[in-house]
Amino acid sequence: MEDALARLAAVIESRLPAQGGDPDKSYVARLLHRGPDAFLKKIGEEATEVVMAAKDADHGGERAKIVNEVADLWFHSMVALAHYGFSPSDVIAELERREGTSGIEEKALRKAQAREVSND
Ligand SMILES: N=c1c2ncn([C@@H]3O[C@H](COP(=O)(O)OP(=O)(O)OP(=O)(O)O)[C@@H](O)[C@H]3O)c2ncn1[C@@H]1O[C@H](COP(=O)(O)O)[C@@H](O)[C@H]1O
Repeated sequence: MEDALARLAAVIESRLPAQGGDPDKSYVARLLHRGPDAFLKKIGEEATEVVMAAKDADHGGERAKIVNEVADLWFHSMVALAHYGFSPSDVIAELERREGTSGIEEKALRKAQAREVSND
């Protein structure tokens, strides 16, 4: 699974303007050439499409569309990561850092820390 992400990240990185990505020949190079507004807008659209596909599936629609839309969302998020100098391994490292910490515990800790700061 991670191999496919690493291969795609390498292709995306090769499309960066600094690597000579050609906007006439490559969709990724075109997005990167247009700049953050172009790929951040796509992330917003694809996230909405994930929600719509899931809601459709809840009402008898095709479940496989959820996977398609999440793939589009991941892909466009990887274009943004490359632009900002990150790769999927940075995201995986962050998920590993969080491994085993319940979201409920983490939120309680954050609230306690915020209380300590406001009491200082
Ligand atoms: N995984 C993808 C991938 N997923 C989605 N897309 C493109 O992302 C676009 C998604 O846009 P939409 O679904 O909203 O369709 P659209 O209406 O055509 O979109 P826009 O006109 O708004 O851009 C489509 O053009 C898809 O073809 C992708 N384009 C490229 N890749 C990977 O990136 C690699 C490099 O691609 P190039 O840089 O184009 O060579 C490819 O070999 C693939 O592995």
